[in-house]
Amino acid sequence: MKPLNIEICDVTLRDGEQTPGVSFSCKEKVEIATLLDEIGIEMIEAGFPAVSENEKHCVKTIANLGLDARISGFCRAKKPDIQDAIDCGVDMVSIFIPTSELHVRLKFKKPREQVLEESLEMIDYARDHGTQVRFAAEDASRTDIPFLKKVYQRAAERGAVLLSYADTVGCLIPSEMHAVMAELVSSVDRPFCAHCHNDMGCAVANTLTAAEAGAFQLHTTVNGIGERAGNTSLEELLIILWTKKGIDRYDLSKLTELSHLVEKYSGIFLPRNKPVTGELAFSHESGIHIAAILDDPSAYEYFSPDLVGGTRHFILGKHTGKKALEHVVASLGCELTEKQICAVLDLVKDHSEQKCNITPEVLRKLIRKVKESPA
Ligand SMILES: CC(=O)SCCNC(=O)CCNC(=O)[C@H](O)C(C)(C)COP(=O)(O)OP(=O)(O)OC[C@H]1O[C@@H](n2cnc3c(N)ncnc32)[C@H](O)[C@@H]1OP(=O)(O)O
Ligand SMILES: O=C(O)CCC(=O)C(=O)O
Repeated sequence: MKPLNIEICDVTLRDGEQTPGVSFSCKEKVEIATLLDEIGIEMIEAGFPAVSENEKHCVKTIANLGLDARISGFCRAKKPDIQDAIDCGVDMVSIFIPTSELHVRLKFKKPREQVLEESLEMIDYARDHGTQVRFAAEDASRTDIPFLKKVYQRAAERGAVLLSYADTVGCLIPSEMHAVMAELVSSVDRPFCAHCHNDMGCAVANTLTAAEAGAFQLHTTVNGIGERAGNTSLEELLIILWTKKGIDRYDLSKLTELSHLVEKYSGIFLPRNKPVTGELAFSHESGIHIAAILDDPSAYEYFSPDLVGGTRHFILGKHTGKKALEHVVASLGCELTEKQICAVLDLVKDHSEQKCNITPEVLRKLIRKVKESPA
């Protein structure tokens, strides 16, 4: 398979922050941007400057951090929005327009052609002020292809350096994404961005497929936060790029720290079994699994927790086996006979079946009980 030519644009600080109820402080945005930069993310969408004075201040602060990542500001196709972003000193403005009949009808009381013409003038405006332009088609996935091609062709002619295809309502499945992205990439000579939402749970798969079809810039958010069901999860996409595509230039060891930071600052709690960074991502209870993992973790872990800065946990419960229990008991510094191990194991299973968590304290109590009982 052809190696992928891609870069990541993380939009946690813009689309991620559009998650209902989420608002990052400037300090929080700076911390998140700094970690994204340390991981090696090539572009960071720092915010939507026209939202508020505070937002402008945050975007400007991030643009002035001197990060390696290019910084972009999100804008409607309106001069004041673009001027706000330019005033922040961003490397690039991301100008978006809706392109589907539905969106244009709802938002503008004029024909699509006219909306497009007026928006193209905004590309000139930004470029005249020395700023690069990423031109985004909102609701592209529900836009008829002939009009969409015209939008991208015209934006490319006017000097947009990146063209964004947004699956705004997450309505695509991977085969559809592949077909449309391949067609766009072969008809317009400019790098494409894939911006996917997760309404049907396909955001990561669609983004990967878009890359396989030739998209260059892949949009992500940390923990997949974002409007409604969110966006493409950064940590899930990066692990796929590492394991399947040989892309090893990102520092994945910081992913768990970043994920937990965004969890804390967003207040959007991770599902315990969230891939890559969830509490259970490297937790094992089944006796058969742990018995094998003690010899070689790759038996039940496709990638190591060390790779992503995570930790392996052995959980005791109903499904525990003798080898797992012996290992945990030894790690507590206790020594038990074979008979005592079997007795503790029975108690562990019994307690777990009564929905009691086997914490180290509980385990110590069970061990004491067995040791004190007459042989
Ligand atoms: C798919 C996406 O994620 S798009 C980004 C969505 N993000 C957000 O909306 C979050 C930030 N938004 C905000 O803070 C506010 O909505 C603001 C500051 C942008 C605008 O606020 P207001 O001026 O009060 O406008 P309001 O939100 O009520 O309506 C949106 C206006 O933007 C216009 N608009 C929407 N998209 C675009 C666009 N791409 N280009 C130009 N104008 C647009 C609408 O037509 C409407 O215009 P109108 O006020 O003349 O009717
Ligand atoms: O394509 C983009 O850059 C973003 C547009 C967007 O946020 C969306 O349509 O969901």
